[in-house]
Amino acid sequence: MDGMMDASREFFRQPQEVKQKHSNMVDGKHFRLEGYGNDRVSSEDQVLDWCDRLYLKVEPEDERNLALWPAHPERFRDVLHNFTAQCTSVKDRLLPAMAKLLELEDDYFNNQFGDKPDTYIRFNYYPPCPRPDLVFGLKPHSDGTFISVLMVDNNVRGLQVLRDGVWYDVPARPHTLLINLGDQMEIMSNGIFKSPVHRAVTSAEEERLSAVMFYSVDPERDIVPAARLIDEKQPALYRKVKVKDYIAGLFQYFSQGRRVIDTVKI
Ligand SMILES: O=C(O)CCC(=O)C(=O)O
Ligand SMILES: [Fe+2]
Repeated sequence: MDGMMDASREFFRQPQEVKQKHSNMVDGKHFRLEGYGNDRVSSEDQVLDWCDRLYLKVEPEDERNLALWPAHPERFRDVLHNFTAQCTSVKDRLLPAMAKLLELEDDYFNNQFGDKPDTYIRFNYYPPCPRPDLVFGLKPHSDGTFISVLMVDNNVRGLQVLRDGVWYDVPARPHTLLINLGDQMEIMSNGIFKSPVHRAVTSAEEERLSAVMFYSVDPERDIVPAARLIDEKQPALYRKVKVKDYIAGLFQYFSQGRRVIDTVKI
């Protein structure tokens, strides 16, 4: 974990022109998901966040776009390869335990991923911000994923989670991975597991880094609440939705401060 944090810190601290070699703007004009830069800006009145990002597809392995993976520091690619394998192993061990809690077959959740699930990592770099009262590091949102594995800066706080209308600080504990359940999990568990709304706040004094591994179901698959969790007393709370369609709406809703999951609730 330290290796991944240090390598990404080194990447973000490089001069802008070095980072721009991995830019997410093709020809300086067209946004693409992968690469270094900012979130997509799709309208003039969009509220922007105080955050640089590096977004990379890590799985399936043969779909990695290595040209966008930082070449400096030199160890970055190896470290990310190993970090991905470790996070995936955490996810693979956690999901059977979660299925058991719902009295589903152990491999129920692992089997939902399908043949070609996409996994992306998002590195967030929040520089010190002169006016933390005016801007978020990342606006309130829930992750559109199945499950997200987060690594946050060892000592700098910033992540907050919303519960019953109150924002709570998530403590920054060294060498601790945080697991965040995403919207796909909320749908498949028929709302028993919730996908929490969270945000990152900025700090005037300290920079902060985080890295989030986004595990998502194969985009071609449909997701539905698990049949065993539905009966007359507890009907399905979410409609069937194709993962590709769900994900397509995520950014637009995020930028408007809305949630896609509200559109599939019955
Ligand atoms: O920086 C953080 O702690 C949270 C990042 C996050 O929520 C995200 O990238 O989806
Ligand atoms: Fe998030």
